[in-house]
Amino acid sequence: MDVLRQLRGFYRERLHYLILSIVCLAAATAVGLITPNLLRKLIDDVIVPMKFDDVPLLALTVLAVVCVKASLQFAHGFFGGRVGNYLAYRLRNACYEKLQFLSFRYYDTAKTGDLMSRLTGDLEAIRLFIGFGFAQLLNVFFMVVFGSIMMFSLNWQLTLVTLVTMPLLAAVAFRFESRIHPAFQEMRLALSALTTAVQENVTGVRTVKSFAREPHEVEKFSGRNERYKNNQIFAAGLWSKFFPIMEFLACACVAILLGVGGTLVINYGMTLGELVAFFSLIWYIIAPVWGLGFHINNYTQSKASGERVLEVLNQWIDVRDRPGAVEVAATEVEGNIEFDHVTFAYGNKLPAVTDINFEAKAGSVIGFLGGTGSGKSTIIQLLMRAYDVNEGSIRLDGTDIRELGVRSLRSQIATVFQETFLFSSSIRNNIAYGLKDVTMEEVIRAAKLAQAHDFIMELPEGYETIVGERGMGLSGGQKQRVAIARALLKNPRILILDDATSAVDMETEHEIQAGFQEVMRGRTTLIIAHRISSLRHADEIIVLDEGKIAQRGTHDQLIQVPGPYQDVYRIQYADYLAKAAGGEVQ
Ligand SMILES: Nc1ncnc2c1ncn2[C@@H]1O[C@H](COP(=O)(O)OP(=O)(O)OP(=O)(O)O)[C@@H](O)[C@H]1O
Repeated sequence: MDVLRQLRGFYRERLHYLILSIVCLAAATAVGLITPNLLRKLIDDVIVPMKFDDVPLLALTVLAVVCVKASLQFAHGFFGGRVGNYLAYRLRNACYEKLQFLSFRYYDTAKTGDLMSRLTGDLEAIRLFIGFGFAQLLNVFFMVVFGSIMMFSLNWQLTLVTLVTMPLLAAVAFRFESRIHPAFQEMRLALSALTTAVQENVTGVRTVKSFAREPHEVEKFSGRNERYKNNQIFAAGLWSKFFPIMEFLACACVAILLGVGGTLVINYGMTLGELVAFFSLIWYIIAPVWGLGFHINNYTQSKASGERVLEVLNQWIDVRDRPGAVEVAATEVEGNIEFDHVTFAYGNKLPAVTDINFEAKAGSVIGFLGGTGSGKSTIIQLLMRAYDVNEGSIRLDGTDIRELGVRSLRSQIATVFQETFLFSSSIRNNIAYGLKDVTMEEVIRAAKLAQAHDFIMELPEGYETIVGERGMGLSGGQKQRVAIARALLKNPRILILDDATSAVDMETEHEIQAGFQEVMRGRTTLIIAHRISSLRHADEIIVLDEGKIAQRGTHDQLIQVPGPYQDVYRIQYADYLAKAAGGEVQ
């Protein structure tokens, strides 16, 4: 019930609908009890004494009862649907909003397929339970209580004899539920694994095809599919045993009723009408007890679904604004960055960066060079507060970035990543992503600086061409140029280029950099690159090795001293150096 209590906040405004839905269902159940009484009346007061004049009145009463019951059931469905959908709507929005604010740490381990199934399947289970299942579960209670009271009032001895198999029915229903519930949980996990396989396969289709791994992928999917199928078969087996057992016990109950009740009628212990009313009432009790397993199972399933959804909603956001966080405006930021003895480790792993010290003065360019996994991207992530440092501090214009509002800090920074993500929208919207009131002239200017304008104009619909998932594909270099245009349009105080020009050829890189020179004047730029040509003009180049600063200095200083920078330089400029040695280069 704790889950339901936590979910209550999401439907509190529509609580009256939930109450109305329950009241209407309970009223429909109560009204339904009139029918067995009318049957009794028909037999005892009309048919047996042969007073057929009362038939039209009785028939009209039955019609009225049926109409009232149907109206109440309609109202139950109407109000239940309202509250269920309202809750699902609010939960969906809340989950999506939460996903926007969850920290990078969460996404490091999150699985897309699993998140999708929480936002779809689990939410649907909650919607159905709050909208209908909850009222139905309460209704089981109402039916059993109302029906028993009615039966006791007719003949308490017969009631006790007839209901003797009821505890057995309830026990079977509970036992069934205790076995089907884990099966359902397992089924949900299996379905989640299945969705993840499909999602990963579609996203990584290029990798799969380039490695000719289609048979392996088919086999992997088939394994998960089999797990899901086996779960379904197991659950179906349980269901197939459940129904005959329940039917047998219910029929035993009816047989006892007919045997004992029939004897009582013969011996004038009760009237025929009472026996018929009893017969109709017994189903009034058997049906809900029969469905008890289903309703409880529905409850436990939606409880499990509720837990999974709440797990997302209650997820701790480790990078968040501190109380009194300072909101910085772009006009106030100069762009002085200081890393002061910064050490950081991902989770329990060894530190990714250790004791990093550097200062990037406003408007300067700092380059980072280092082998794979040497910690270059981690430094950038820390500056963006994707994670908070473990030791030391990072300052922007003298203020520790943990004292700044996360959004206002990030809005001062534009990053061009190694891998570019384009939304399924027009090129124009992709360049202007996250910015309001941007004119077409500004978009074109940014695209021109990023050397993207020409290829965009060659596309079928120019800037209005749809790219991304449902649009046309762009080459890696073209995507990167769109991303660079996006960053330039943002006009940030701090620009980060995380291997941003790795996918373009040397010539385009040169052209893009020429564009950068102009736009980045007066802004602090951090460049991560594997090519020396990308960062040779930096004011300071920091060479990283296994998360530590191995060398630092300007290009001219670093090529003079033996060390990793000189090694990389020699490899990348081998032709140039050979020509220089041969006297071809002046
Ligand atoms: N999200 C993460 N979770 C756990 N460990 C990570 C994560 N990101 C990076 N690491 C680890 O941190 C270390 C530094 O990685 P980082 O990405 O900063 O290197 P890099 O120098 O940018 O490498 P590359 O040039 O290949 O991009 C590596 O050992 C890497 O495995």
